[in-house]
Amino acid sequence: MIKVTCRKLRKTFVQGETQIKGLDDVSLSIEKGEFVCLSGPSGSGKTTLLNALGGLHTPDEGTIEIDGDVISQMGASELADLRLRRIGFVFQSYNLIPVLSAQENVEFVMQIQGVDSQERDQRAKAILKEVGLEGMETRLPAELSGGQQQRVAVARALVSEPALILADEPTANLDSATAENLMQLLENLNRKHQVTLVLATHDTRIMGFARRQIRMQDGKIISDEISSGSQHALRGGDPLTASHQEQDF
Ligand SMILES: Nc1ncnc2c1ncn2[C@@H]1O[C@H](COP(=O)(O)OP(=O)(O)OP(=O)(O)O)[C@@H](O)[C@H]1O
Repeated sequence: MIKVTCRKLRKTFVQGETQIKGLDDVSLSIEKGEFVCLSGPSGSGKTTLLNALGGLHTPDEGTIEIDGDVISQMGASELADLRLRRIGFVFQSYNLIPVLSAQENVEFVMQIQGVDSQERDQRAKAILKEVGLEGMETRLPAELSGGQQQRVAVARALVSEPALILADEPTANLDSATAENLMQLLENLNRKHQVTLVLATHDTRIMGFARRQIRMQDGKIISDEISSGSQHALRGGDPLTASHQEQDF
């Protein structure tokens, strides 16, 4: 579980003579265990915000706190450790390593974390089964469809039990049934394990899964609402203590 607080974030991109406001005075607090959807037109700043939250880009101004730690004050290795152990990224482009099989891609992060090979094997197989890729463990990314590659990327993001998942258009290349399965998987992680989830999307099929809707435009937050009838987060519950073998992903 992770709480995220942003204060007065600004990020300006310079393109020749033009200055583009990627983030324009964005302040936001996301409580532990919330499920937040970021929406808004193309170019409104969703990816820029997700990248800033994950410490991938540094804003020009403002601060981001992850559980009270200001990430701009973290050293490179502390930040890398935060990303490795506590944040799961799911990007539009899958960023899979082309020479590694589906299972090896999923195991890669655990290998860096020092998880022993037997446990890596068990956990990778279990999560690949969960995302519907049982039997495809040995295939290379090029031997999988776009949707299947996306599921490998999701499995990789989830396997190390992150406390915060940042997802950028996670269903962009998925058919409806697969998108629905993926959202149920994420929703389950959020409800049962209180994983904080921030998801950017244009996909109206999946916006309803989130209990908080934040709309962006021109780098600003223009609305921030809790969905009606929501079972909004912050409903106590056990932290992420169970091992993967015990988890019902
Ligand atoms: N590296 C960059 N250099 C220049 N401009 C950039 C860069 N990254 C983003 N921008 C600009 O910043 C603005 C916000 O971009 P961002 O990718 O955050 O939008 P988005 O809401 O995620 O869009 P989409 O829904 O199309 O993914 C856009 O106008 C974009 O062109």
